[in-house]
Amino acid sequence: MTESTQRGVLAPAHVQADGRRTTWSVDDWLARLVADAPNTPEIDLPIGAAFGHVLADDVTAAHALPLWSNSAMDGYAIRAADAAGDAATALRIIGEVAAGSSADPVIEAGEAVRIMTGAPVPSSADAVVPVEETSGDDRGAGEWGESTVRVLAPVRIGANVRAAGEDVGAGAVIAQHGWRLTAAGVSALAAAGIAAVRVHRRPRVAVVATGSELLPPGSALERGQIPESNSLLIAGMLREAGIEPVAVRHSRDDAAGLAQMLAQLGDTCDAIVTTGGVGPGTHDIVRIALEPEPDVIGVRVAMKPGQLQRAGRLAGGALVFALPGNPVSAAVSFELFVRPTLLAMQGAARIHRHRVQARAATGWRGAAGRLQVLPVILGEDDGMLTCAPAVHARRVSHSVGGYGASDAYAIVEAGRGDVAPGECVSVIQVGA
Ligand SMILES: Nc1nc2c(c(=O)[nH]1)N[C@H]1C(S)=C(S)[C@@H](COP(=O)(O)OP(=O)(O)OC[C@H]3O[C@@H](n4cnc5c(N)ncnc54)[C@H](O)[C@@H]3O)O[C@H]1N2
Ligand code: MOO
Repeated sequence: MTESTQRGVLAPAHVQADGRRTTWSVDDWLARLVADAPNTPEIDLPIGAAFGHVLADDVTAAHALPLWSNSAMDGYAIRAADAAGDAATALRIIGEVAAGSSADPVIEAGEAVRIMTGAPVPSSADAVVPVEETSGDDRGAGEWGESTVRVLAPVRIGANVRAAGEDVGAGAVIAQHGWRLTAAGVSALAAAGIAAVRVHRRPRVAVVATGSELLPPGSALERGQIPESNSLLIAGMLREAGIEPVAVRHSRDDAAGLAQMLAQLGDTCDAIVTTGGVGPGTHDIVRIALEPEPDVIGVRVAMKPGQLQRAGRLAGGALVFALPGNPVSAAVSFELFVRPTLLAMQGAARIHRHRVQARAATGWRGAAGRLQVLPVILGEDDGMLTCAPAVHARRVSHSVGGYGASDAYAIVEAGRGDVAPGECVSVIQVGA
């Protein structure tokens, strides 16, 4: 299949007159991946299971928040007119309303009702005075056994009363389709009376680390062998993106075996993320296994690290993201391409993290002509966010050890050149 017949975005600038591909920009490669990625199906979930999912529909509040006007303080519900003057006013206690009580005692002039935080304010009261701003009768304040109470200072109408609907009105749109439900989000929906929501199913994603040199962590290693760490990296990054991987595999350098593994995983997965084996080498079996796939293409992207990218749809329908094997290249590729695409598949309105400015604590060499994505460690200096390289800027792709301390990436636009100490750069925070 030629590129022009493939689905998705393909800017003509990427195809030379002889049909060969030139280097892709990060934005164009991501746009192509997103355009090729189908949405996951919509499902209904109880609100208790919806955390981390992306809403498929707008959600309107089933009732107002607060539901009814209620007290912001432990104290006394009164008629403000009874405590308008300067002199301490003595009011007769006629009852008590606690949170959960449905009582609505009628308060006449000169009367008060003991009330607790969150309890409905009696309809006949228009203010609450906190217990600290009163003195009780001879049974003593603080014991709540008093029969009269003195209000020590004037009280205005509405004081310490949370009005019905002042937070959210009944029927108001409280969450929009495309929002990924956070802890705050699910709690807001539950509070607004929502029992279930329509969301996009999370993508089913498998992880395959490739390479015959790789042994399980902790194995005795012979020369040439190293611990396999990318599967932990990618599985962890999936979890950080709210997706529990459905399978985590390792493939030795056997292209036919890998092709079979991909086909099998593709039967039950929406996407497969592989690492390693995309280079031009004789053992680069991911490239070899994917070569017969007409809808999977390999490109060079103008970024550092992670310039070798290969992705598309397997004949069986599943997406494959074949990331480079160098650990930091794989991580950066996941962050820039896989995570946003998986979010787009769930209908997420925002697929990019926010970029903020940080001051470079030390300078570093830029990546000529390529977008530099440098693992950094965030800090703070005099209230200003700072960042320091976690790895040597010219030795990024393999430096998995230093990368482990990073919690953000500095994003340095192609053409900016070196970053001097004290200059501001864009960073995306990825760690907690
Ligand atoms: N002739 C060329 N050689 C290379 C090129 C190139 O353009 N021409 N590109 C370089 C770049 S850039 C990258 S990135 C890598 C891409 O390599 P592969 O995807 O084929 O990765 P591997 O060779 O399989 O591995 C690279 C490196 O990473 C280690 N690795 C791989 N998987 C794991 C894992 N699961 N856990 C830990 N470490 C892993 C592997 O042992 C290698 O050291 O190609 C360059 N070469
Ligand atoms: O461009 Mo490769 O993905 O860095 O090491």
